[in-house]
Amino acid sequence: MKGEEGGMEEENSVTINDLMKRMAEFARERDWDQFHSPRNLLLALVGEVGELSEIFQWKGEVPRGLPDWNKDEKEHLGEELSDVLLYLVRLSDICGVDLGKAALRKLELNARKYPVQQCKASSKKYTNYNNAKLQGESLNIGNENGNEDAITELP
Ligand SMILES: Nc1ccn([C@H]2C[C@H](O)[C@@H](COP(=O)(O)OP(=O)(O)OP(=O)(O)O)O2)c(=O)n1
Repeated sequence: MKGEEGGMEEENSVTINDLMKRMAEFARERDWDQFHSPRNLLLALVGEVGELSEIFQWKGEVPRGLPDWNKDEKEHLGEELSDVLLYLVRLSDICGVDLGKAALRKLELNARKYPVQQCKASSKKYTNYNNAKLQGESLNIGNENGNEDAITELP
């Protein structure tokens, strides 16, 4: 079924866990676990982000849904998006991070950092809001290490 934003919403859709298992199997079968270290996977991920960027390079802004792209171009895009996703999933797994859980938690943090009434129709960063500093402090967002680890209220 086509989603409102042009995305796909299918029953029995692929889960992050499915992809994680498939990548683990792919590596194990090839005796590639030895190469799938955090640093190697991160570099591979960045490389694939570069390949993805290349697809859009010099094209200028393109309309949502890419109506002018042909089948081959869209297929190529799907491949590069998949490479990024697969390396991201694998990197998370190898680092012992539950990516699905982490992403849900981050969505919750984002929602609290960007209250609808303050940011509706504005793309400004949260630091531009009047009480942004207070919000950051109460959430412990951006601690001295520049990360958000200190947030304790969320699972
Ligand atoms: N050591 C590796 C090498 C590849 N892959 C998997 C994950 C990616 O989905 C894909 C990447 O393969 P390539 O390095 O051949 O890159 P591309 O598919 O982008 O090919 P090309 O660089 O020719 O565009 O294969 C992997 O898991 N571990």
